[in-house]
Amino acid sequence: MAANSVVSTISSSVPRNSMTNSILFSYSPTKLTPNVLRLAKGFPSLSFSAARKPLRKSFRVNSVAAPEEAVSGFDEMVSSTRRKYYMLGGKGGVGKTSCAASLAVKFANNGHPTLMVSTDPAHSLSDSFAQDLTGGTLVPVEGPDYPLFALEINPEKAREEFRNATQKNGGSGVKDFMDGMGLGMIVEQLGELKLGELLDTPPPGLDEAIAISKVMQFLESQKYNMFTRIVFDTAPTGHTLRLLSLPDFLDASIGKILKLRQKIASATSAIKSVFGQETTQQDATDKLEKLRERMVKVRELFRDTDSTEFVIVTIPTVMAISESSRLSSSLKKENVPVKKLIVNQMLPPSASDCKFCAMKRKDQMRALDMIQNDLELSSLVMIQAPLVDVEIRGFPALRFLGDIIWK
Ligand SMILES: Nc1ncnc2c1ncn2[C@@H]1O[C@H](COP(=O)(O)OP(=O)(O)OP(=O)(O)O)[C@@H](O)[C@H]1O
Repeated sequence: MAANSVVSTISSSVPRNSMTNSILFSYSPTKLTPNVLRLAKGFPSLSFSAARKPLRKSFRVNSVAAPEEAVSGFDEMVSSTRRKYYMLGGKGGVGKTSCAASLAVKFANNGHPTLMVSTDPAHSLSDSFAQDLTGGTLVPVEGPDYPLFALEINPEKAREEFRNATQKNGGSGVKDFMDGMGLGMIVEQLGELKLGELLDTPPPGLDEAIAISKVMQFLESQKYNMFTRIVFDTAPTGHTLRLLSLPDFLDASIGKILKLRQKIASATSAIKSVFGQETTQQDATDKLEKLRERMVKVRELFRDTDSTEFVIVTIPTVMAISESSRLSSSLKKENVPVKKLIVNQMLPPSASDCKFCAMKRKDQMRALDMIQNDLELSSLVMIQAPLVDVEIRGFPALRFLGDIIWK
């Protein structure tokens, strides 16, 4: 079958699936050459069905999708069996959770045991999947073909846990201990024991930094080995940015504390052994050292092009696009790999626009122009996701959205 005949067949009228407002086109894979497939996949509004049946495959032509829709390269995203991390970020309320959850569902339906992580204090993951996913542990998500688990980390709780661990035996605990020994002066002189202070008045983003490091801690355990795709529904733009620069800062703080510990260790070892505190102090040092290592891993992970991709989600408004442009620029500065931009909530094509829709559409077209002319955003692969007329909630809705976005 020639490539253009596939396209013309797809273009001609075929049955419409009323549930999904999409057109299904079935074909026998044996008749399709790689060229035909490539051409068909590049065809506007055409997507490759998630169903991977051996003898029959189907194309889905989404009538709701915008005509200039770009291809997100899902085949590339799904192909490697190596573990990959996807982080979705953007301004509040643009649809990060929906897009992230739809990606996680799509991975799980395409053979990848997937973990969906949220460190967002608002925790919309449970709402998105219409399932209680709270509790800070792995919860299985019902629906997909392959395992999909969710993990909601409460950032404030994570900070409290860390605070308890460091304050009891380390952090300002060191100072208390040294004070108790009449050696507080040494600590004062060596100075810079800022962790307690840091945790009392945390700078914005610290909670997320600790929450992500907690996720890393989980990921180190054997129970998590099965996951080949990890999808993060990240915090809103400002927080994400701060979080990206924080590991350096925290690494430095913890590094200082560890150095300080080494310096005071010799001065206090005799006293410590008398009071039997040697082990406790060692435990605290180990904990701090582990946290520092994890922070370094988080920072490296965010910057590793081979394993990580940051996807920016936006909506077609001037404000959201301006913010996305700033986000893209700061991600680049941090060497965070970002290739794709999802423009969510595009009005679907319509033959009969009301005045309101016509105005809105004009605005959205202007916003798309703005992206095309933006130095930061124009180089990204743009994926237009339509505003759908149902709430994106629960597994079937997420699968539906995923099949539109991730092609
Ligand atoms: N393409 C879409 N079509 C229709 N509704 C959508 C679409 N994308 C998102 N929504 C809806 O918009 C609302 C906000 O979406 P979502 O929670 O995914 O955004 P968010 O960016 O994660 O928000 P927050 O920053 O508050 O966590 C939800 O009610 C969701 O169902």
